[in-house]
Amino acid sequence: MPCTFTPGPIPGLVIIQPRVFADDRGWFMESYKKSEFIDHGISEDFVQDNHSRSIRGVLRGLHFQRSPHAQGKLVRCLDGRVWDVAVDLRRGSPTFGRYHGIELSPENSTMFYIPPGFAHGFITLSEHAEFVYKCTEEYAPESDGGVRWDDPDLALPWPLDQPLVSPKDSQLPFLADLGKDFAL
Ligand SMILES: Cc1cn([C@H]2C[C@H](O)[C@@H](COP(=O)(O)OP(=O)(O)O[C@H]3O[C@@H](C)C(=O)[C@@H](O)[C@H]3O)O2)c(=O)[nH]c1=O
Repeated sequence: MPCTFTPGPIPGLVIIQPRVFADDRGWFMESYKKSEFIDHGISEDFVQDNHSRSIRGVLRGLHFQRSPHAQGKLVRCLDGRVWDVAVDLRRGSPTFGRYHGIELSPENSTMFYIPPGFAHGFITLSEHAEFVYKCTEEYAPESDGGVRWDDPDLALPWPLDQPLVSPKDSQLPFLADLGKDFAL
């Protein structure tokens, strides 16, 4: 079985450890195999692949798309190191507002599956980071949304101070501004 699938501490999150076959040439791994993911409860179709490069200190997030374009994401870091975080914003979830953070790098080969209904972000810990992810829905700017990275209610333990945040992300609302009935 090439990959190990470990449920995260919040239901729906999955930490995936591919089996890496190293030899004199380098290494090989399966980064996505549909049948195996389905066997482990990840049955959505992935319809878009994204790739970004960031410099040290760049923080992207916290982002989500609203229904009917809510995205599940299968994320990994191809170069450098990031701290990646998913925040549960699912309606009715007993773990609403809770987060799980994880370091991703080519050294640990770890992949992280984040289902629809979570906000997602990451910060670059190394000089550069190349970040790739598969999404279960296409980009739909009209459904784009997010929450401020430094939301006091979420109190995320970002591992770097004074991150570089885009103008768009620094104007995202706090969770409390979205109203008490807000959920994805
Ligand atoms: C996400 C996205 C952006 N774009 C465009 C819009 C904009 O002009 C430019 C940069 O977009 P952003 O600043 O939103 O890129 P970025 O901050 O990297 O956005 C990403 O952040 C991480 C944390 C996620 O979880 C992703 O789902 C996505 O929201 O790229 C697309 O054309 N397609 C896409 O799928």
